[in-house]
Amino acid sequence: MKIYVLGAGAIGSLFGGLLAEAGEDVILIGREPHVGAIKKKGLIIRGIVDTTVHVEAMTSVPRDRPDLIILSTKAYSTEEALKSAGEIVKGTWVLSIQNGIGNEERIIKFGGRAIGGITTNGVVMSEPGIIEWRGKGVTVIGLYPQGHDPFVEEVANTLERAGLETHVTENVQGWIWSKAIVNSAINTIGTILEIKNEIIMTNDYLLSIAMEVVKEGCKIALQNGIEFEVPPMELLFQTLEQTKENYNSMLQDIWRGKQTEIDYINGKIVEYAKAVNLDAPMNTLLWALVKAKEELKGNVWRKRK
Ligand SMILES: NC(=O)C1=CN([C@@H]2O[C@H](COP(=O)(O)OP(=O)(O)OC[C@H]3O[C@@H](n4cnc5c(N)ncnc54)[C@H](OP(=O)(O)O)[C@@H]3O)[C@@H](O)[C@H]2O)C=CC1
Ligand SMILES: CC(C)(CO)C(=O)C(=O)O
Repeated sequence: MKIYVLGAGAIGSLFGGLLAEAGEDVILIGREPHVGAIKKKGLIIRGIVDTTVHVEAMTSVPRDRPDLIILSTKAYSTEEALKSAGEIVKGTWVLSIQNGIGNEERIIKFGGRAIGGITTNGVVMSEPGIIEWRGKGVTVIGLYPQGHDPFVEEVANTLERAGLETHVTENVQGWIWSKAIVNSAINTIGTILEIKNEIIMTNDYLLSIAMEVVKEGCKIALQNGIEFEVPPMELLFQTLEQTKENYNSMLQDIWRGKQTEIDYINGKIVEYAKAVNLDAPMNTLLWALVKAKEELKGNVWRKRK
């Protein structure tokens, strides 16, 4: 299968690298100096596997049409990335493995055939050209927003052959919302307090806040016609248990002085609440606190003793 990975950072390079190693015709599309390092020495994957993959990498999107585009930018870069791909998106299958709500709508807006996805794999880029696959998770994909298509099965089988455990669902929208609701609680609380996920599970005040945030998100989703395959509350406890040692990705973005995906997680939940005349006080507050933290960029005077 001819595959372009659009936004080959941490997670995109893992997917693209493993697919290339399994014999698929892959091009990673990313930024310098990562692309240059891959061209020079290959893509080095460490952790769950230890391998060097010689895979094509470039900084702009080729003009010939692939069978599949895997979209793996941060959610705030989706629009610009799809724009940069231009005409080749039209009529082409595009699989999003991003977090947040709204990526698939934008694929459809640009004329792509959207496959939604969520993945619980954990990857970081330690240096240009080197990624660390720290958590072996699962990926769930499906025709967006619902339904079935034989091509989605083919993509899932291709990912499986590459060593990425993948399941197909007929309700991918439900999965995307479940994950976003869980992230709306864990990522914000973890970011505001700068704590590991474990503390949210073991501190009664924080756990009860997290549960209220999840309840608020569920109510908004249900009013918007979203049906869950896995109830977000169940996913909250499962995720906290499985990612105890993690500092969540939003907090890591703040520590690196980068933009976060808050507008596409809590921000979208607030937007969907407004659409059905509901209030979202907890999501609104958490959204604003993270926005403030983003703006301050850690530049806060701490009181000295
Ligand atoms: N890392 C992980 O373990 C997981 C990540 N996710 C989700 O996957 C998505 C990607 O995360 P992650 O891989 O960590 O993020 P990264 O920032 O590591 O990767 C995204 C890459 O895409 C690049 N990019 C953005 N726009 C373009 C463009 N137009 N053309 C080429 N490259 C572009 C970015 O460059 P620049 O920085 O210059 O914008 C960056 O290098 C997020 O939504 C995240 O929440 C989901 C599950 C696990
Ligand atoms: C599951 C969790 C909360 C793991 O930390 C995550 O998805 C993230 O950090 O963005």
